[in-house]
Amino acid sequence: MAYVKGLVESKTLTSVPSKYVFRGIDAKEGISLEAETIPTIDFSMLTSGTPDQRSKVIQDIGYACREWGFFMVINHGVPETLREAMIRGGESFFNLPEEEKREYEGKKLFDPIRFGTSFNVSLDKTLFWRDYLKIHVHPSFAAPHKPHGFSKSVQEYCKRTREVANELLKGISKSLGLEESYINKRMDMESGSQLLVVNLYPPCPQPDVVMGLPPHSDHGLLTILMQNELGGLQVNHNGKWVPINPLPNSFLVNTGDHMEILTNGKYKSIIHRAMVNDKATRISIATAHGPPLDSIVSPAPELVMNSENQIPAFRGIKYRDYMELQQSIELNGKSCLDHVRI
Ligand SMILES: O=C(O)CCC(=O)C(=O)O
Ligand SMILES: [Fe+2]
Repeated sequence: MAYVKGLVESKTLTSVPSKYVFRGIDAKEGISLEAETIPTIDFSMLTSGTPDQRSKVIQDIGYACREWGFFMVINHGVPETLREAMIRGGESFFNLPEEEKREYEGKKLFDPIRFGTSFNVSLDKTLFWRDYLKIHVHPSFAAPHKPHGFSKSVQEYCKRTREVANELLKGISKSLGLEESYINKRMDMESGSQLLVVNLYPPCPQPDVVMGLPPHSDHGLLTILMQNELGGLQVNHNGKWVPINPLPNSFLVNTGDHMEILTNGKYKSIIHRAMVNDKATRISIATAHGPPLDSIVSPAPELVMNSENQIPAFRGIKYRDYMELQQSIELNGKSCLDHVRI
């Protein structure tokens, strides 16, 4: 398997190999020209605000989930040093000799640690300009033993982001008119699955003809994302691509397909894509938070009851099977979710 990083470093590339070229897509088309900004959520108001501040931020979360499915979280309490250690550690992992990384060249979706490129090389018609490291970090923890110290950072980072996700899920439950612990209990988040994804997007000589990641939605309930100093993420909002420029030290959070299933479509997953640049390597780190892999998720009865026609919009599906389904079809918008739509 050829990796993008190896390709970029093997010779002076002036153009992109044809298998990476997205035909018929103009990366500059459909970009929002309005100065739109995603909502910002002050996390500290959720955990230590006055009752008034807390109800205000719960309203903000409701608005962000309803209108965007994507928001920026500030004052989350995860130390900047830990975030930097993750970016540095991720970068050092990709800088390991090829044969050391190939130890993790995974074949199967649920291998604890998987190093790869594109999304599903055997299926992707056009390859994506990204290499990845994916690690299942919860409920069982795994991490590569190299680079030195990375495993410790991964463990701490994943614990902290899990705490942030669980607090946000409390706020989301409240914003839906449910009891604060509703989603955490129903989804058994204490044993929930957490997947860490480190994305590496090397510089590209023709950034406008490739995709780092094509338009897609994430499979879990929530994804928490951070990046190095380079932008590239775009969110589809009302049919336009909105480029995202996060504040320093903030997290980006988006609702995934399982949030859409659970809330019976009240909060929808959001389509986003990652673009690349010709200057430097972009790194992003995502943690996907979902229920235990063997739990079957279907729309919450309370939310079906208060929906317009009181009919479940999705059939129940095991989270594990959903992830397998996403891996077995082309990564393309919300096509996976369409398979479970009633
Ligand atoms: O690199 C990014 O900003 C987006 C990554 C992403 O969408 C993903 O890992 O699912
Ligand atoms: Fe994503």
